[in-house]
Amino acid sequence: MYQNIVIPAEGDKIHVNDNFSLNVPDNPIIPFIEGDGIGIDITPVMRKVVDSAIAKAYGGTRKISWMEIYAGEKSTRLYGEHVWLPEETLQAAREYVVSIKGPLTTPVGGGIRSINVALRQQLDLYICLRPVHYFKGVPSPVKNPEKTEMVIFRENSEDIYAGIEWEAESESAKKIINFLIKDMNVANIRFPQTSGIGIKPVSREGTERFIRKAIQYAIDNKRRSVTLVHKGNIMKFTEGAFKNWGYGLAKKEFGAELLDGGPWMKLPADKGGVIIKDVIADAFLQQILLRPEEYDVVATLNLNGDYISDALAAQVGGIGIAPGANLSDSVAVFEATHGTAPKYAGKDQVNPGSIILSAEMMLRHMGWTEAANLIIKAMEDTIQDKIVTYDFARQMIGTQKVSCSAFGDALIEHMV
Ligand SMILES: NC(=O)C1=CN([C@@H]2O[C@H](COP(=O)(O)OP(=O)(O)OC[C@H]3O[C@@H](n4cnc5c(N)ncnc54)[C@H](OP(=O)(O)O)[C@@H]3O)[C@@H](O)[C@H]2O)C=CC1
Ligand SMILES: O=C(O)CCC(=O)C(=O)O
Ligand SMILES: [Mg+2]
Repeated sequence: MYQNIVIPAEGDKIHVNDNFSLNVPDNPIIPFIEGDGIGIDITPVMRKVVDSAIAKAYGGTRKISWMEIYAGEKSTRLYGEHVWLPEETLQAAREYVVSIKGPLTTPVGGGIRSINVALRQQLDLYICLRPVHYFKGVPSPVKNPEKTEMVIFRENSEDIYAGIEWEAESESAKKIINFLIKDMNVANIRFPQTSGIGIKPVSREGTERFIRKAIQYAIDNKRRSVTLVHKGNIMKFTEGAFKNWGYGLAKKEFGAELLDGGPWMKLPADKGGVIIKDVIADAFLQQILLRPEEYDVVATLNLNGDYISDALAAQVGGIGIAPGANLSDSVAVFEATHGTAPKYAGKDQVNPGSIILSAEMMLRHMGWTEAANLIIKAMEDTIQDKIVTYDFARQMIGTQKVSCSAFGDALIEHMV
């Protein structure tokens, strides 16, 4: 029994089989978190579009029973002012296996830590999968946006996101700094009296389980390459180790061999001959602008992945149209790349494209491919008809600028 979550009268749970495949009933219960800020605008539009696509694709034989679960500001109103991520929300996301969420606010500096990050860590959703695809007609700051066709694998459970940090001049920071100087012979903390300290854990286990999924994805989806993006020249035992463990795993588990003497590698022909390569993060950020066609699947650490997600989203039209999924071996929580965009909250103005495309990924994950295809086709056709929200309209000529909800309605009208 839940305290505030109301289980729909109709519908069944999705089940995970022993081999981690899903058993999806025709009427699954899907939990959703509305989200803070523009969550109130985009989440209802997403549900309406998804319901229409399913009705259209399956003529009433399949349907989602939506079940609201709570996190962020809405949760504090229901469960108490300090309850940002109730235990029953985590329990429902685990039990019902597949869910979707709107964005959640994280204050900068003090205050609560990120609810988004907490959700990923508590459910061990160690993969953040963010496809970057160009829809024809979308305004872009680059000359050939169609050349940017990548899938970002962002490690979601480690790195500086572990939240192990101490405020400058606190007793804890002093203790750590003393330990580093006295016991670890650290001599190069430039201003020890006033330094805050953060710790960046990156493990072999965490890296290997993550890179294994990225390589398998490349094989299954017939992709050309997996690029390990890191800053290993500076952070040798975290980001450098990530690269080394990645190459090591490609060799050990996938039979990769050195290409032209290395360090790049190639998988055997029966594994698609996928190239495994690496690039230092700063060089990567300039090369994605200059030669994006050289990159395909990109596997990187948590913080790099955060920056890269927004940068690549901008190249294909911005974070109004950037979807994503957080995945463990069994549980999946889908969510947009963008945040709560508070200045637009409740104005029915923003682009619901990111969360709708996240739902499209969710439908594909459930095996409801026909409904997912309808959403993609509707997105392509609506944008080509120049029916767009403000973010695209301000960069295009001759558009019909529509509201968030009207864009959703236009998608539904384009589902043919
Ligand atoms: N997964 C999550 O839940 C995430 C949560 N956050 C949180 O969100 C809050 C706000 O973060 P902030 O840094 O402002 O980043 P946001 O992504 O919320 O917004 C930044 C800008 O991106 C544009 N944008 C965002 N969403 C859309 C959309 N759907 N359609 C069109 N344009 C959009 C807007 O640009 P313009 O002003 O040019 O119109 C907006 O001002 C913070 O608390 C942050 O921690 C941030 C990222 C992810
Ligand atoms: O949790 C947050 O506030 C930010 C998360 C974020 O930027 C992301 O997931 O890309
Ligand atoms: Mg981000």
